[in-house]
Amino acid sequence: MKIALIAHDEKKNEMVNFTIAYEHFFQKQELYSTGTTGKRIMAETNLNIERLMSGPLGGDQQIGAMIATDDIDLIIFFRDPLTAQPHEPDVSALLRLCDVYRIPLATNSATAELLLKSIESGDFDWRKHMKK
Ligand SMILES: O=C(CO)COP(=O)(O)O
Repeated sequence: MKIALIAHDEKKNEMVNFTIAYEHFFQKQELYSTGTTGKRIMAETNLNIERLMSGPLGGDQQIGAMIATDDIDLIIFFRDPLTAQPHEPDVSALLRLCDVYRIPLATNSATAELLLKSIESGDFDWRKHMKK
């Protein structure tokens, strides 16, 4: 599965801890991230991630483009709802594209955990069938 991992600054520690906790799962996936999120995760796990630009410099838009070309299956995006982001339009555009293309999106660790457990039990195979 092609999975994008993104976290705003205040949520980066939580993302790192989440990827450590589920490293066994993420090792089996094809991972993408925005620049700084990926750098942090790779520094603290053994995961291999293809890093795009940093979010405020176009990384969110790059991941949005991957959604449009059917190159992302799932997004885990730990958003910070308490801090204004200079690139809020990019964030909104990314979330919008998830709905346009019906891409599963977790914006917090509780939802992300449920999605991962669901994938592990085979509930997400419908995406593979849709692509056939
Ligand atoms: O800003 C982000 C998402 O909107 C994340 O970008 P970084 O991973 O580069 O910090």
